[in-house]
Amino acid sequence: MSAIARLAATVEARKGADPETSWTAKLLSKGPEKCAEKFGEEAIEAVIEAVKGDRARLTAEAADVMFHLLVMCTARGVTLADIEAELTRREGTSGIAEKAARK
Ligand SMILES: N=c1c2ncn([C@@H]3O[C@H](COP(=O)(O)OP(=O)(O)OP(=O)(O)O)[C@@H](O)[C@H]3O)c2ncn1[C@@H]1O[C@H](COP(=O)(O)O)[C@@H](O)[C@H]1O
Repeated sequence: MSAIARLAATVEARKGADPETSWTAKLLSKGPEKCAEKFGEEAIEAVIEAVKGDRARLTAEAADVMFHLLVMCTARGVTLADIEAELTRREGTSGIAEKAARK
């Protein structure tokens, strides 16, 4: 199992956990809007590091983004399997071809 799959399983399992001992449970207990806000903050922090160009700091921020993306999606009942199914559906279709088909 990949680290992301293990993390997704942990996040899912934290749904009913104690917010006093779990950051994930604490965030989930605040609702999907708060989870989305937190994801947005982390995404902006990653953008800043990408612009600055520090590889190690961008790696750390990207990991924060992945974690908070999973928490936000879990809060709305979207699973890693759902996301993977969508990615699989898109496999082999160039973004250029996909965009042209929408016009
Ligand atoms: N991957 C993560 C992970 N990434 C980031 N974070 C937490 O997300 C929080 C981010 O909140 P803040 O932005 O307030 O923290 P910050 O960026 O330090 O704040 P400032 O810089 O703004 O002061 C921090 O407390 C981080 O520790 C994470 N917390 C948990 N996980 C994973 O989730 C698992 C379950 O964690 P718990 O639910 O806490 O048991 C862990 O074992 C990890 O695998």
